[in-house]
Amino acid sequence: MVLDALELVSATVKLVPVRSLFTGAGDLPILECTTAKCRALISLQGAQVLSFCPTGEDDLLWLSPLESFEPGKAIRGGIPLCLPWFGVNRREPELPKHGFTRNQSWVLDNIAESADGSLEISFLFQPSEADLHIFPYFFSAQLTILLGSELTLSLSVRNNGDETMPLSFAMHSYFAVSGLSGLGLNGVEGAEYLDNCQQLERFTQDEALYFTGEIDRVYEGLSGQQCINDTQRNIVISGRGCDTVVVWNPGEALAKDMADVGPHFSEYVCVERGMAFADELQLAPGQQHLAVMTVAQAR
Ligand SMILES: O=P(O)(O)OC[C@H]1O[C@H](O)[C@H](O)[C@@H](O)[C@@H]1O
Repeated sequence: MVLDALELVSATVKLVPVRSLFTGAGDLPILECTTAKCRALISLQGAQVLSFCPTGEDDLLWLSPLESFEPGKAIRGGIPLCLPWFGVNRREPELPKHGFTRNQSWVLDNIAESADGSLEISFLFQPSEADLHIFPYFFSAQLTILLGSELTLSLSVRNNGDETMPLSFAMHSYFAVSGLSGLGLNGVEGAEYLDNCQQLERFTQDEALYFTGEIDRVYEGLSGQQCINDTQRNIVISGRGCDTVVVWNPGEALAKDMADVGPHFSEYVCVERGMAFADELQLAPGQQHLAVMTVAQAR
């Protein structure tokens, strides 16, 4: 689909250079979507939602104010997709962290408006020759982004090859918060987790999670619903086909060494949904996996 600007019944979608939105930014193309229900920004690189504001509300997502938006570099914030593996590749640790689709352009496939004024935008990705060189599996991915008063991401991945394909992934959401002090995450109580700050040692989460320093925890097979309890609002994350929950904030000390985070570490928490570690999938030839995640504001 080739697009500069699209006027729908009650929505407008424009393709704009990112530098027209953020000063000092590079040259990536961004979709600016305005509907009666929300305003959203989506980068074609990575099919990455960068911003989602339900009408009259603050952004649910955090985007680094230090982000440079250079083509080929992962964008810090919004909802990057980690695909076709999450984190360090467990078979070949020297491969790029979080796979290779977040740094590449996806194809804008379709834009449609529903009768209720929601906007549905879909993107496609297929690996290049260079991608197949490091991950020799013919697959295709489709991401459909539903912009209503809530935000829903539907990610489907299909194995088009004739060999079983290992697949892990995450929808790596950065949620905007008013601060970390007293901020709680519910929906993880009683679950076991792998602590990525302690060589993936296994512990049990006795109560709600609080952000008292560096946090990097993997909850396998959890699914359900998580809720970030901020002072003025709650953010609710739910999904299906994305049973692994990863919770991450680098904390002050680690953030100092991250050029695109630095002093801004306390403005966000990542609550990611995907299938990773024990939830990693083995897609048979012709098999497809669908993951759906919804994020919504509640008071
Ligand atoms: O810096 P990135 O490659 O985007 O990764 C950012 C973070 O992603 C996930 O949350 C991992 O669990 C963390 O260990 C990692 O630091």
